Amino acid sequence: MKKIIIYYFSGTGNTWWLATGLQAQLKLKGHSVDCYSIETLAIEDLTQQAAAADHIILGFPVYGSTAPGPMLDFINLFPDSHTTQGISIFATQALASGDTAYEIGLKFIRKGYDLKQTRHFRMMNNLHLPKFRFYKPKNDARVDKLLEQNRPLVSKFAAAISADCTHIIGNNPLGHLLGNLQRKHIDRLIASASKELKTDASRCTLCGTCQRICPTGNIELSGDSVRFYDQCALCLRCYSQCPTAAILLGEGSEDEKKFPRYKGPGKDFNVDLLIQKK
Ligand SMILES: Cc1cc2nc3c(=O)[nH]c(=O)nc-3n(C[C@H](O)[C@H](O)[C@H](O)COP(=O)(O)O)c2cc1C
Repeated sequence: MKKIIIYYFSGTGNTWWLATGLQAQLKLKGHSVDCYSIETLAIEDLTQQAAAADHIILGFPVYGSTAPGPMLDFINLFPDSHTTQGISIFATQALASGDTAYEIGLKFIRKGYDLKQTRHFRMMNNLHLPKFRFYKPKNDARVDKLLEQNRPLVSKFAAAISADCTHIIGNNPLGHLLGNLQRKHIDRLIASASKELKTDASRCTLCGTCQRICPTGNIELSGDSVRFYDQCALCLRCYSQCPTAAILLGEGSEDEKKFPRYKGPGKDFNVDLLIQKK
C-alpha cells in the first residue's frame, strides 16, 4: 500500500473530475489517497505533508501548453524531495497540449523527484471568447460522452501508478514544437483577455459569487459595483459560474448562444467543491 497525495487546480471542474476519479480508483487498489484542491491548502503544511507521501500526483488544466498561474506558483513553493519520491503529472485539455505534463514534470526532476507518469486527458473545452475562439463549450450529452471515454483511461492511469510503471508522454520533437509555440503566446493572451473583464450592470445582482469563488482574489465587490484587479489567471470560473451571466469577457460575450459558458463536468459538480477547506 502506498501513501499517495493528489494536488490539483481546476478552474471550471474538469480537473476536479479527473482528480477525484483517480483518487477513487487508487483507493480501490488499496492505497491511502488524499486529494486536495490547492486553493484549500495551508501552504505551511505542505512540506511535512509532501515528505510523508510515497507518491505525489499533480493535476491541472492546460493553458497554452503550460499550467495555470496558481499551479505554477504552487509548484514554485513545492519542497524538494530528499528521498527521490515518485511523481506523476496529468493535465486536462480541450484539444492539444504538446509536451505540457512533461514540461511541468521537468520542474520536479530538478527538485529531486522521480518522474513516473505524464498524461493528458481530453475533456470539454471551457475557452471560447470573442478574442479567442476555440470551439464552443457544450453543456449536454457530449460532456457525459467525454467523461465516459475518460473513465477507462483514468483506471489505466491508476493501475500504472499502482504498479510503479514509468510512462512519459510529450517528450518528443512534435510535442516540444507545439508546446514551445503555445507557451510563447499564453501570457500575452491571458493578460489581454483578462483586461476585458467587466460586469453587465443590468444583469449583475451583486450576489458576491464571483468574489467568493475567484482563486486569485482578483474580484472585489465594493458598494454597488464589482472591481477587477490585475491578478486574473483566466481560469474562467467567475465567467462560467455567474448565476446571471453578468461577467463579460470582451465585446459580444453577453451573447450566450455565440459564446456559451461551460458549466462543468456532470451533475455532481459544484463549484464549492473547489474551494471548501476539508
Ligand atoms: C486560458 C486557457 C487556456 C487554454 N489553453 C488550452 C490549450 O492550449 N490547449 C487545449 O487543448 N485546451 C486549452 N484550454 C482548455 C482547457 O485546458 C480545458 O477545457 C480544461 O479541461 C479545463 O479544465 P478545468 O475545468 O479543470 O479548468 C485552455 C483553457 C483556458 C481557460
